[in-house]
Amino acid sequence: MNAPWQPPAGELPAFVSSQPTIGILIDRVRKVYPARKSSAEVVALDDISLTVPKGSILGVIGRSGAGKSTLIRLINGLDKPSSGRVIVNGVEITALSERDLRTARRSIGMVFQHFNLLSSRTAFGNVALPLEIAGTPKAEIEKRVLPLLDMVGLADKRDRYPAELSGGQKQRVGIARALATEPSVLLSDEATSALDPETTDQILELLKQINRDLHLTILFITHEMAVVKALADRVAVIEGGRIVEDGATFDVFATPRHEVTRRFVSSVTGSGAPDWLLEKLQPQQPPGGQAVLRITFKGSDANQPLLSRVSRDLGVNLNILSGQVEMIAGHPFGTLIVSLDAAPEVLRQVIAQLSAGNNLVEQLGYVA
Ligand SMILES: Nc1ncnc2c1ncn2[C@@H]1O[C@H](COP(=O)(O)OP(=O)(O)OP(=O)(O)O)[C@@H](O)[C@H]1O
Repeated sequence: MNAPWQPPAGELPAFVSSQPTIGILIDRVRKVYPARKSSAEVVALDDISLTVPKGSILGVIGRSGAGKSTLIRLINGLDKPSSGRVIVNGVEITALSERDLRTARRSIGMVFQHFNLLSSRTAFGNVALPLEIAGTPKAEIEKRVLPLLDMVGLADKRDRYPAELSGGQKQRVGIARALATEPSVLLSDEATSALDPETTDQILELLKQINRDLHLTILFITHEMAVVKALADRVAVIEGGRIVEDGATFDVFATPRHEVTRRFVSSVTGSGAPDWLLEKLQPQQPPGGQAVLRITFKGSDANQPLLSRVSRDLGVNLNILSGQVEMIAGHPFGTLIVSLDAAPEVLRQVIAQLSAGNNLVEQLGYVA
């Protein structure tokens, strides 16, 4: 996959504002919260640059306090950066007056973790609210809201109040409301964090369908790599207010470079060694000990019978200790941890053969 277009270093040229292929451009954004009496200043975002191509889905993942919510608030104009610019579909959000911001926000839909529905309004009333605020005529509101409720699978719940809906149904109302003003960009703030795993999958599927059908640009923030895996075309990892790694989702999963990314990735791919193995691992070979290797298969190689070939060619027994194969961004991705008893020279040959193609082989240590 090609790298997304990046603005050249230095001053942002005027043509950027009219780049037709960019949904969201975050250009060297910094956000500093000033010191208070009892607390020092906080650099919440430190020189962040990101590009989200139109119609694509970017996942921003980070631990608590990394700066995710701050980033979302700067994109929808609820807060201003200390420096840098945010451009959404050619409009420089960071340069707008309050009045113009209110209009610009209609092109930016927001989905929240806790749904933020009005309890006194029905599903219909909640979805209609942004249109009422925008002054849309009543007949037009009805014409827009009903297809949206239909799209999110809630046509039969139009007269239900939030208290009568499940968490997943409330989030569906939240998504329909976010789409009411026909935005070109959707921002999602931990949209599935309050939902159970099955409902999470359904909501992620709905967001994917909306992205496909409406060609909507989506930027979501999360602290869960499973959500990134299911939804994102590209991922940016944020830590301490900085983007420490970004790239196509498969590439970041297959070759995580930063320690924080590795931890996120191993939480969902099983590429981390199981606890029982970590407890037994030793850096030096004990008498009669076996070497432990982790093999990461990427792309089509994940399906090849590589282990039996190596075992046959080099006359070694490979014991599988843990592993799994799954699909990430449409590509097979597998991790296997094996142990083997082999002389150093044979071990070198095993590693060389297993590393053929696009595989990554790491020696984790030894077990007795
Ligand atoms: N209004 C504020 N005033 C001062 N500091 C703030 C303010 N809002 C956020 N911060 C600080 O900025 C940093 C980033 O916070 P932010 O809420 O963006 O993180 P986050 O990644 O969204 O975390 P979480 O996942 O816990 O919501 C934190 O150190 C936080 O304490």
